[in-house]
This record gives sequence, C-alpha cells and structure tokens, in this order.
Amino acid sequence: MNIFVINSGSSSIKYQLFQTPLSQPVCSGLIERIGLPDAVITHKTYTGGTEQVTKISANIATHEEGMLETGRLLTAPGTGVLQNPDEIDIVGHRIVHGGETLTQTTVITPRVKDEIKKLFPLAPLHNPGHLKGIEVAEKIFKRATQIAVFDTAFHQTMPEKAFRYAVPDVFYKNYGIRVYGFHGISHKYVAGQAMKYLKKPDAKLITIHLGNGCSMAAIKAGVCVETSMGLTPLDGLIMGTRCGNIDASVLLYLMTEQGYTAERLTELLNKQSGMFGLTGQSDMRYIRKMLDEGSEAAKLAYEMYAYRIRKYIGSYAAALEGLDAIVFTAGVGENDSLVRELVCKDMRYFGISIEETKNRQPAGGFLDISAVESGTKVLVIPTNEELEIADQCLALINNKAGAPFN
Ligand SMILES: Nc1ncnc2c1ncn2[C@@H]1O[C@H](COP(=O)(O)OP(=O)(O)O)[C@@H](O)[C@H]1O
Ligand SMILES: CC(=O)OP(=O)(O)O
Ligand SMILES: [Mg+2]
Repeated sequence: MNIFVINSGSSSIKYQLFQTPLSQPVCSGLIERIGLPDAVITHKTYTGGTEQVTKISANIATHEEGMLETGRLLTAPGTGVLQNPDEIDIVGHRIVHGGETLTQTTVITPRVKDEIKKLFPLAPLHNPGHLKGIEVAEKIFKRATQIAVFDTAFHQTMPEKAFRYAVPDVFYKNYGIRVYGFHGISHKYVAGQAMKYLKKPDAKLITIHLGNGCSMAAIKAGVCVETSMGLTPLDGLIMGTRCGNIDASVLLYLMTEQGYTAERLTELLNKQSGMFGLTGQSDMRYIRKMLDEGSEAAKLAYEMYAYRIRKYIGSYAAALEGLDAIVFTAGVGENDSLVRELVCKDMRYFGISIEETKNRQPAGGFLDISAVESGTKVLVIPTNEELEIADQCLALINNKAGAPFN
C-alpha cells in the first residue's frame, strides 16, 4: 500500500511517501520559505538504499503552487518514484484545526471539508492552505482515499480546568471559545519516542516544538494535560511571525484608541509580530546571522524567545507535579543549539543542566544533551509528523482507531 503524507505548515510543505509496512520512506521533501522570494524545494529519494537529493530554487507564492509542484516531482523524470499518481492508495493530510467536531483521524468527506472551512478564522495561516491542499490532492491522486489527521486531536485529553478560559460559560457553550492546542501530531510523536528512550511509560514530559509556529505541551503517561497554544495557534510562545501570549487589552487599546480594524490586528499579530516584529526576519537562521554580526535587536529577540520558554517550563513542571524530561523538537528546536543553551542556562537549581559539548553536536538525529548530574533529561528528538500521520491513517483503515466523520 502506498501512503502519501502532506504536512502543510505556515511557512512550509513537507511530504513523505511510505509503503507498508511503515519504515524508511520511498521519498520525502520539504518546500521552505513559501511566500518569500527565495523558496527552496529539497526532494529526496531513497530507492535501492541510496539517498538522492534534488534542490530546486523556485518562486512558490502559495501552498497551492507548492502542492502542484510536489505532485509533479513524484512522477517527473529524475525525481519521480511513481509511474502514475494512481499508484497512491491513501493521502494523509495534516490539518491544524479540527475544532470540537473533528477530534479523530477521519476519511475526508464533503462535510469534513466544510468543517475545515468553517475553522478558517481560527487557523488563518493553516486551514485555508489545507483545504487547497486537499482539493489539489483529490485532483492529482484520483484513486486515493483522502484522510485528515488533526493537530488538535492529541490535546483533547486536557482537563476542563486547563482548556477553559475564565469568561462566562455561554462563550464556551455557544461559540466553542476554549483552548484547543496545536502541533499535537508532533507532541504525540516525540513524547512516544522519549518514553521509549527513558523506558518509562508513566514519564512526566515537557515537549517543546519550535518551528515557525512554536508550542509546548505537558504530558503525563502519554496523555496531554496542558499546552501553550489556545483557541488559535497564536497564543503562548514567541514564534516566527506570531506574538504568542499578550494582554488582550493591547488589542482593545489599538482598536479603541488607535483605530485598528480586526483585519489589521489579525495581520499584525499573526504575520508581523514575533521574531519578525522584533528583528525584521522570521527565519531563525537569518536572525542568528544578525546576532553574530552584533545586532542588538537579534540579541533581545533571542533572549525574549528563550525567556518565554523558561517561564512555561516552570509552570508546566508545576502542572505535572514533577519532571522526567524536556524534549526539544522541530526546525529551531532540533537545529539551534543557542536557543537550547539559553533555555537551559542556570537551571541547575531546577534540576536541569545540559552539557555544552553534547548540545553543540551536529543536528540531524536523536541527542541526549543532559549533563550527568541533571535530574531531568534534556533530549533533542527530530519530529516526524509525516510518519505519525501515516501510522494514524493505517490505524483508521485497519479499523484500529478513529472513525469516519459522517
Ligand atoms: N539550521 C537551522 N538553524 C536554526 N534554525 C533553523 C535551522 N533550520 C531550520 N530552522 C528554523 O526552523 C523553522 C522551520 O521549522 P519547521 O518546523 O520546519 O516549521 P513549520 O513546520 O512551522 O513551517 C525555520 O523558520 C527556521 O527558523
Ligand atoms: C500550528 C502551527 O503553528 O503549525 P506550524 O508550526 O507547522 O506552522
Ligand atoms: Mg510544522
């Protein structure tokens, strides 16, 4: 069986083609910096045990263009691994927001697409691209069963005291105003890997997903009890272009005193804030370069980014009533040793200390960067949302989990 997985992030599309039984993919790819002038496509094939890498600089303005290009690469001479797109049996789509109705992995029906559309305002950087991705995939992979796997699903186990906001009940009951949480596919995957490594099924973990979007989760025995994103993927940590946690009065002030419209505020907080607002750049690789060249703005931005994570570590250890390990993952978490260093600096009193030589090892695989005396393990675990999605698609098809949404 051929399973093609599409993971659209806010700035990227990642894809992997798997054959059952799931192990090494047949091909994988990453389209980075979508919407920026210098998007890059990296397409890898793994046939015959050798990895062949193709890098293409392209102008990819939208996720729709990215998806069309992905479909082309799968069958094109030189990069292709299929004779015909009809060889794909399942397409697994990462969907960021499933709201309160789409809480399990599900076969995509017209009703599922309608629900994804209804949630556009709650995931403006993601759900519109996902729906386009589904529509393009339905055209390219006509024979395949299209399946949706939701970022929000893993966080559904949070207790009510964690997922409710302190506003009148009616706002939850009538409008679904609550914490949903995102990046659940990634948090679930890396938590599973950490529990295996620690050989501790009841481990108390804090998983720290730092990509273009950033979030943290507190996980006890594989079950999510807290997470940092909220109704939308805007709350919590400082991100590439999103502000994270902010006093709601800032918005009220800007609306009432400075004439900001809701539309301008959406744009400001989602696309012009975060690291971009502080430095003019959203990509951590560029901000690191600025820092190395002496930029004060980059220095402050790095400090703020790490400080916010530290505050959440403190509060999540309290929520978990203990801590076995913290796990760094995603683009920044896996690659940026300076972020990890700033987060873990002077935390010995808290039971966390890392060994700098271990922290600076080349990225690309699993790392245990804890110092010998660290009571809490500090791990770097590459996320693999695509493998987790493929696994959940198979479980659905084999009737092991989830249920179609009718
Ligand atoms: N070598 C690196 N060093 C530091 N940051 C990196 C590196 N590689 C990628 N990143 C960061 O990772 C981010 C993308 O992470 P990713 O998890 O792929 O994001 P998303 O899924 O949200 O699009 C980039 O914006 C960049 O800031
Ligand atoms: C939810 C979210 O922010 O996802 P990503 O980091 O992939 O943009
Ligand atoms: Mg991502």
